[in-house]
Amino acid sequence: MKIALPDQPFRFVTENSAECDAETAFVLTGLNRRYLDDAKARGAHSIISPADVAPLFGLDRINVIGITGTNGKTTTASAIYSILLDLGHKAAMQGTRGFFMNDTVVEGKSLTTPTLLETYRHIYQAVAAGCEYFVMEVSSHAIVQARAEGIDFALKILTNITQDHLDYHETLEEYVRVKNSFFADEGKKLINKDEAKADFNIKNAFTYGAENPATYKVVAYSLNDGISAVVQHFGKIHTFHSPMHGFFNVYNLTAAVAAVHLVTGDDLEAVCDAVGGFAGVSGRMEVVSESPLVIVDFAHTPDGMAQVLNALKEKEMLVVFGAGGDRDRSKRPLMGRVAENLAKKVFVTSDNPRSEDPDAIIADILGGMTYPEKAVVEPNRKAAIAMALSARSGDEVVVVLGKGDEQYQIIYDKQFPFDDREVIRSLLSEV
Ligand SMILES: CC(=O)N[C@H]1[C@@H](OP(=O)(O)OP(=O)(O)OC[C@H]2O[C@@H](n3ccc(=O)[nH]c3=O)[C@H](O)[C@@H]2O)O[C@H](CO)[C@@H](O)[C@@H]1O[C@H](C)C(=O)N[C@@H](C)C(=O)N[C@H](CCC(=O)O)C(=O)O
Ligand SMILES: Nc1ncnc2c1ncn2[C@@H]1O[C@H](COP(=O)(O)OP(=O)(O)OP(=O)(O)O)[C@@H](O)[C@H]1O
Ligand SMILES: N[C@H](CCC[C@H](N)C(=O)O)C(=O)O
Ligand SMILES: [Mg+2]
Repeated sequence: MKIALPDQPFRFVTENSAECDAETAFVLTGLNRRYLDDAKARGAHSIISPADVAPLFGLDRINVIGITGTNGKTTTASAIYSILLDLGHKAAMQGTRGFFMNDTVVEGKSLTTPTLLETYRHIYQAVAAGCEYFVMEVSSHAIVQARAEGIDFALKILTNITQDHLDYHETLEEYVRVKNSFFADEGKKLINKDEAKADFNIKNAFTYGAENPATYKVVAYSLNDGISAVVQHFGKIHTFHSPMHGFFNVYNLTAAVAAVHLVTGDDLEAVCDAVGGFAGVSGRMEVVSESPLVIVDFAHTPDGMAQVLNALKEKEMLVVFGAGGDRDRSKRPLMGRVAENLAKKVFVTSDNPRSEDPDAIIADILGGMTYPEKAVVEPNRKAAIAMALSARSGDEVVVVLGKGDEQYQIIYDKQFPFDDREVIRSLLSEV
């Protein structure tokens, strides 16, 4: 993508050598270095670095908050964005669900962290719209591929490190190393102190947590009727309330409170008061039907599934889930085991099979179960959801995991309209 920039010796910048010409400068990144000769051969106006172009996009005129971690990035980013807007700040947010500015959707879903120049372009738009803050999710792929190069973060946040994406990073050790490498510099950072795998530069480090001593420490909480949490900060006590559910959201919300407090310097009491206005993210712990109780959640990792199912463990659960194709194979048996251990009945189905055989993905999931014969196997996701809904009785809850607010099912390279929430609503209306 060529981006026009006014008042420069060149007219455009690009990160793709194929787009280079006499009026287009090539921004040399960690990812496109191998195309440098191609850019020169095509007569690129000049070769420039991300640091050279960052000020041209206004990166030095906005506070960028970057969030990484296996789970909770979108939720924490959305909570920060919501609290900032509630407190009267102008803010933008970029992540798995798209690009948002001052409460409007500017662009829909793309990558969790887009390419370097796409992020720069979003920041440029945010600066032009008068935003003081730009909240962005930083995936592990983005860290390896330096998609956030040249950004001087006002704050970096670590939610947690469990297992995902080993198809890309190959070993858990490497994945953990990549996540932690984001926190090796001396910049301001906010770390989940209860994450034992966190390893960070202690300079300018702030922490949050519920179990270990932390700068923002949850000293008491209640999960009855939403979340209430008491946070201790330098000896003072502050309380927030939220309509959200699940202990894991105590972490996401505490991180958001601490982050907003750290970047704005606003009164912590006012920050806590603004938490209640955040209702949560579409497709995460979303109650699709109250009676019967049916919940949709985006859990697509072993830990995500454990967190969600533990949050609902007062109830007997019928759990419908699969695992994405062309993604970490080694998480599949672990997901099978989590479901088997926590659910009353498990329905194993397809998620986004992509180029893989759905039966083979299901076999990987069943491979982690002690009693695979007890699971219901139905590769057709709609049929599996229907089976769970008709098998449900009494107070049991149906929990449909993995796709959250996704609106498509990806089979090979085609996207077929599929929204778990709509499927559930239509099945319930047929009864
Ligand atoms: C595995 C992976 O992450 N691949 C990403 C990677 O692809 P690649 O290395 O094959 O790219 P490439 O075509 O060689 O291009 C690399 C660079 O060289 C440049 N180029 C390319 C060709 C050329 O002739 N000249 C040239 O200069 C390109 O403009 C680009 O800047 O770089 C591309 C450009 O930045 C990404 O679009 C692509 O993401 C693919 C589409 C993808 O599906 N990525 C997923 C797995 C991903 O990134 N997911 C994460 C995590 C999700 C989460 O857990 O939330 C995400 O952030 O979304
Ligand atoms: N703090 C947390 N710890 C563990 N699991 C969590 C946490 N927050 C959310 N989850 C689980 O992970 C799922 C995804 O949450 P969210 O979208 O916020 O994460 P994410 O890190 O942005 O994921 P992705 O990398 O896929 O974009 C939720 O639906 C929930 O099941
Ligand atoms: N950001 C995650 C989302 C996974 C969602 C799940 N439905 C799947 O397709 O595996 C990924 O791309 O790995
Ligand atoms: Mg996300």
